[in-house]
Amino acid sequence: MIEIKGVSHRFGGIKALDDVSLDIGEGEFCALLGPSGCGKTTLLRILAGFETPDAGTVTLDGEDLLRVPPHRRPVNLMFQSFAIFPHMSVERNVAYGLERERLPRREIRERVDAALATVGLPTYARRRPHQLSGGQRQRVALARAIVKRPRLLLLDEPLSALDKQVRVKMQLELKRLQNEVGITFLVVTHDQEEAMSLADRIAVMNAGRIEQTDAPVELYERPRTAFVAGFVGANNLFPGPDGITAVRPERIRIGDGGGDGDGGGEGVRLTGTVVDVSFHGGTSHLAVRVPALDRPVLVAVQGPSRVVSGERVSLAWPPEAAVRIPAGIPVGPIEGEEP
Ligand SMILES: Nc1ncnc2c1ncn2[C@@H]1O[C@H](COP(=O)(O)OP(=O)(O)OP(=O)(O)O)[C@@H](O)[C@H]1O
Repeated sequence: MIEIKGVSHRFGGIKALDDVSLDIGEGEFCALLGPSGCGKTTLLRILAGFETPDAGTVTLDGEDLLRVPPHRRPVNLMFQSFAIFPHMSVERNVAYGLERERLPRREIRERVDAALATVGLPTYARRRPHQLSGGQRQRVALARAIVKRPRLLLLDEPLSALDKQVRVKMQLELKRLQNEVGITFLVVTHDQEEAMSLADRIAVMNAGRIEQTDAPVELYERPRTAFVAGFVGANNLFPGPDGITAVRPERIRIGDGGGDGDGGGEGVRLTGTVVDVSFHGGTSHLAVRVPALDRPVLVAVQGPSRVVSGERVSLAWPPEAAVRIPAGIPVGPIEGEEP
């Protein structure tokens, strides 16, 4: 449906987007995932028409979208700080865009009612925004976005203002809502868990470029660059002469320091000392210092850890747990690491 091809954009000396290409299918839930400043918002603003790229094309069903003025595009952008008018009731907030289009009163009424029902706020029509919780205000903003029936809905960090519990609940709702209304969604987030739980497909951005576009499981299991391997979920990255080997913390078996953590078979075996243990409810994370390596190996185990800091342990993983990332792919700094 939407085809973005070779889009580049500069702000003075900053290359905000560098040769970005992405196809989004009808009805798809797509996410742009990347660290702060990687160009996600700039790409959304280009799709919405608030910015014109220096190079590249964007088509909607084969037609040049860049020539269509913003207000004529079947595209709606919901901002990071979702602006709902504090002095208007919920229903007036939702009706606002339709009133500006001068639609018949009755149609407006029906569409507003339907939108409020879709977001689960049918009985809140008369309330003012200050009488709503953060999650409810978020739903009003969503109702306002879907009531105009865009083909493409762009959501910029839609859940970032909500606390964690509400956010997880709204993630489920957002998914259900997208299914129900059948609108194509493109959501921007810097939160990899959020992207994985929401999207059918994720485009991982780094320094103005898309490094990989894939389904969440593919990205997790087969990252193609070191950046993706480090950004999408925790990962151990072991540099080697012809590339990097990535091993997920949950694929590493831990045994006592007597060697043989995994009982025979092929694969890698190391011994080291536990330097940190943290409990996260369902899993525990361990950092194990291994003499030959310059940083601790991260290991995730189910439930509380049986080993404690200071213990010597053996680590092992089977060959299939190691994902090879070839050298030669330019990578940006990995989050949490000195560039
Ligand atoms: N209007 C502007 N003028 C100058 N530089 C800009 C402008 N807008 C964005 N930039 C720069 O372009 C780069 C990309 O910005 P963008 O807002 O697209 O990133 P982002 O990935 O959305 O970041 P965040 O997650 O922090 O919102 C950044 O380096 C930013 O400082």
